[in-house]
Amino acid sequence: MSTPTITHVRAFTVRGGGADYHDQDHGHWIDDHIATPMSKYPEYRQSRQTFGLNVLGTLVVEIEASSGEVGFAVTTGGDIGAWIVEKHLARFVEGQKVTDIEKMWDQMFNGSLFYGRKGIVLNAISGVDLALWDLLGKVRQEPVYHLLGGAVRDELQFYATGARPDLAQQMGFIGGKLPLHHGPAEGEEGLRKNLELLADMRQRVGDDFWLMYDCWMSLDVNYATRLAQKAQEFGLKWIEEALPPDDYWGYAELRRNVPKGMLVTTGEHEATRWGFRMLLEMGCCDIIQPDVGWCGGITELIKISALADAHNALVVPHGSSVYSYHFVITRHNSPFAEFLMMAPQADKVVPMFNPLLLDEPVPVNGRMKVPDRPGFGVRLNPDCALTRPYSR
Ligand SMILES: C[C@H](O)[C@H](O)[C@@H](O)[C@@H](O)C(=O)O
Ligand SMILES: [Mg+2]
Repeated sequence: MSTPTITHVRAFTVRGGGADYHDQDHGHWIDDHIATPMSKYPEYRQSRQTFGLNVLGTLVVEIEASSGEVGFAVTTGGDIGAWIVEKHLARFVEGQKVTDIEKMWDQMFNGSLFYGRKGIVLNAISGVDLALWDLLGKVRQEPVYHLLGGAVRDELQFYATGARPDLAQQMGFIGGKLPLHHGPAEGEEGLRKNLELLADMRQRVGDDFWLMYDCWMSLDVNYATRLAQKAQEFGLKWIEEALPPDDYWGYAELRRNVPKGMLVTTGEHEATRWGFRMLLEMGCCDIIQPDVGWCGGITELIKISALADAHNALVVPHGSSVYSYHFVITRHNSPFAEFLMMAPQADKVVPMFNPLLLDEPVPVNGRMKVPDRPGFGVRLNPDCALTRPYSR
């Protein structure tokens, strides 16, 4: 039987949640005075949407095979991502065999190297790559995790990211990651508030439940060091993305500074095996957290994960719904996964990319068996209006 070839690549955009999960209505915990590199400007301190965190929107990539199957994937990227896919990357995919994912990835990456390397171009490449894996799974009638070598454990276990670790504990999650609300620009009072929140949550959850802080690139080495040292009293398990992604030197210093036993994590805004090689070889962190929709897709995450394994580092992908679930279940050095609590008050479990994906699995009691449906096992919600801004 001949191998199907790719006949069409199509790129769409959609607004309102979905893969651009920061694109939420007013009043959501994920946009409530969270510290960022923009917090030094008071006008941008209350809401990340004010400086455009949700400016991109969701990119939907659809890839159709000569045999009729259609693979798709969603990531953060919007119109810019759609342009890159339709005007540039599609030429490396249309006409190729559905199996030749490695070659297509290499051509997409090297063909865009003169303006890509990281950022939105890697988001677009990731979107195409994930759609290719979804398509291959549908052609082969296998879930993606089978194509990656199969499960190494029966089910996934999750920590929850959100404003209510106390509620996450009651829902069966293994830990709760809080967003940091105050950065250096808010001085000692802000630091005190950060510690007061952690102390309150520790008092609510008891001594054994993991508590972490996600600092979303907002700090400097001194502030992060002081926060970590003071947070040890409240059993902070890890301090996440304390510094801007390119400050490899700062992360290496922070990792030397934090109390013994406290973990340093980062990587959600890093991309490709080369970016993660820098983090690993410079001793920047204990856990890398690539987002599979931003780092280069599954094809690149396989390489990143092997590199991390050789460095005895854990790989806990940044929350990216089914795209990380199908990977994490297949890797020994990915013992747990992230679940972003997308309910506005973080008080109930709703699908991470809500409302965009039908059949999107969610943890029950903090655990999940990855569904055996072909590809990534999800469908686009027909009620979500797609726009194809650069149709060919
Ligand atoms: C909660 C954090 O501020 C981000 O919004 C979150 O998307 C990311 O950093 C994470 O690790 O989930
Ligand atoms: Mg994070």
